[in-house]
Amino acid sequence: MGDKPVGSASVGGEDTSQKKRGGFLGRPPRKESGAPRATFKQLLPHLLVNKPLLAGIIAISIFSSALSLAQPLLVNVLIGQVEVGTIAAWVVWVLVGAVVLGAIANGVQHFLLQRTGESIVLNTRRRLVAKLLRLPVAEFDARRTGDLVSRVGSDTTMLRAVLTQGLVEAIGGALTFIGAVIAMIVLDGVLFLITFAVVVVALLLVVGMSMRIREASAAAQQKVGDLTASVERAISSVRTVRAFGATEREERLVDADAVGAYERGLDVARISAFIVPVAGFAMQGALIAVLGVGGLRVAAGDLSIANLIAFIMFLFMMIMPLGLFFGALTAVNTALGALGRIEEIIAIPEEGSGDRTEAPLAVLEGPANEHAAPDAPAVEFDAVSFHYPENVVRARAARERAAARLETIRRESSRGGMAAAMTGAASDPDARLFAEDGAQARVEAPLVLDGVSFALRRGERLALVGPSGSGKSTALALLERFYDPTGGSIRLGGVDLRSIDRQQLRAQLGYVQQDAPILAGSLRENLLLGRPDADDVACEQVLREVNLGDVLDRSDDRLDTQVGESGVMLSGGERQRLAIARALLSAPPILLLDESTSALDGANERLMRDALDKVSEGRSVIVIAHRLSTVVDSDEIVVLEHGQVLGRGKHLELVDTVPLYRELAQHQLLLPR
Ligand SMILES: Nc1ncnc2c1ncn2[C@@H]1O[C@H](COP(=O)(O)OP(=O)(O)OP(=O)(O)O)[C@@H](O)[C@H]1O
Repeated sequence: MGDKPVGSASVGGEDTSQKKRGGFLGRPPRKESGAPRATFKQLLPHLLVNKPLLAGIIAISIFSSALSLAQPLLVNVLIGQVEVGTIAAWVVWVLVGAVVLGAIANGVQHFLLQRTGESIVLNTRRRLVAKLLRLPVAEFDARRTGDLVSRVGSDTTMLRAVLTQGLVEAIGGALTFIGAVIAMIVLDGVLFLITFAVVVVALLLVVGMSMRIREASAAAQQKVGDLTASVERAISSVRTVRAFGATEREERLVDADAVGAYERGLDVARISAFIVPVAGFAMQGALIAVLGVGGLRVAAGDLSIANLIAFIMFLFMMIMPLGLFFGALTAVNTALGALGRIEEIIAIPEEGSGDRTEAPLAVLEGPANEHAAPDAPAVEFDAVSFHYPENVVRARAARERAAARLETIRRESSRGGMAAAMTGAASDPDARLFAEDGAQARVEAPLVLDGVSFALRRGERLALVGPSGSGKSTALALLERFYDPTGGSIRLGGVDLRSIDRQQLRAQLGYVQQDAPILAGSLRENLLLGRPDADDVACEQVLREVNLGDVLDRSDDRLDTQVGESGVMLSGGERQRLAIARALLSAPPILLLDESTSALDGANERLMRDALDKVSEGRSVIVIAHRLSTVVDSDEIVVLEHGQVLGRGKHLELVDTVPLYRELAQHQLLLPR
């Protein structure tokens, strides 16, 4: 069936028509409360994902409505025949046939609706995941992972409810409603007017209330996002949480979010609790009116009993679709709240879609464009300045405030004031672990790199050193084009990064992040992430290159040796060398290595140095070094502080000329004090 992603055309790049239409198809309008909303027009393409099937379902629905409408007429005929004492068998058989066929049609329709609903969820999930995985890195820095996960997992399921909880049945029901109204007018116009007045009053009340459901359910979904984010955070740092004895505190923080989701869910329940009795009241009120007035009219001889019974059956048929309509209204409003959160992500331009390339894209073949500019350095930073975008800085600041708050809670609770501390955490907005939507205050985005210049010549090794926060990792992030410089330029093989296709650029770079993630699974699975088609010989060779031959020989499983969740079965040094091996397997001409900050023991440190020497052969390498011992013999060392270059040169030159470097060297026992 039609599993084609809805609107997939816009997934591949920025859809300018969306921008022009702004509030409607562009970034959905955002309420003050922070919960985004979608419009029905945005919902429609999701529902129409498989038009032929939907048309079939509607046809079945209309068919079963016609069957229902026929039933009172047949009953009317039957009563007429009973009154004169001659019952024709065909009337009974047709009536039974209509009831049985109606039941079968209902079953088929139910299954098809569920199936269509599931495929809507599938399509939306595909579209959302395709978008999520292509968002700029800045979006991940500014958002909570758990909240993004909940948009894929939970918000998408809300779209299914629109179909399965009444929209299509309401369309079929509309036919029943109109047919019943006409039949009732024909049977007794006076009785109809009385009944209709009761129903219209109830209808107006319900429509008014259901508008509020949209807002309430968007807020509820937002809370579910908060909850998922908290759970994700607690689970991903479970070791730290255990080590600090913080399980109960984390549990309470998650619980505060769970209670928030519960309370918003109750808001929705309160509104629907009003709608349900109103619908019941419409039914009962109309029935009482019909019985009272109808009884009088039968007594007066203005209405036959057969017609009164048929009228009452039609009354039920008129009101039943209203129930479906109310259900559909609630489901649509709930879905619009969820869709707003989905469309908020879909509307974000993908990484690279905002690029303006003045020069034609450079073709990089072989090691960093060696044919195009053989004399150009492999990498060149030219007066590069950079500050993080404001929303990223704000998110980071919120995270830091939350961390500080958690620390306070930890301290207070260890002094016995846990209850008081936790109450404060739940009610203080700062305790939101990552207030992406709430905190809109302006923040300063300081310069993280300020006029940084250096060059890595081909085949050489350059080290970036400097105190924590001096901007070393940021420099590598710019080289990977996770962000672009706000001033100056970076060149690869003489070509400005902004005129290189991102995929091509990244294929030239092997990037080993600080504390690079190791996946649960085998050595082989981890290595193949770098190059899926690598054979066992290549895998083993690259492991030996980074001095992991021991790990390989340790067990008969060899490449199938399991490394445990996040590589816990390996030492810190082994984990980092495995990450380097993974990067090397794709044979990148340039290796970027953000050395782990965690201390390595002497043996591991020596293995790391050897590995670095081996992998540097025939490669251009930039190493961020936290331990000078690993980089003293680099071709060039660049010393950074507060985003500025304090000095560049070889180890001994820097010891003489840069006091900060001398201090670092003394501190790390490379020099006598
Ligand atoms: N994603 C981010 N969002 C906002 N600010 C950031 C982000 N990443 C880093 N910073 C800030 O930029 C500055 C430089 O950080 P960076 O991580 O580049 O330093 P570093 O020298 O690599 O530090 P370390 O040695 O501790 O890894 C710091 O002030 C840091 O707070």
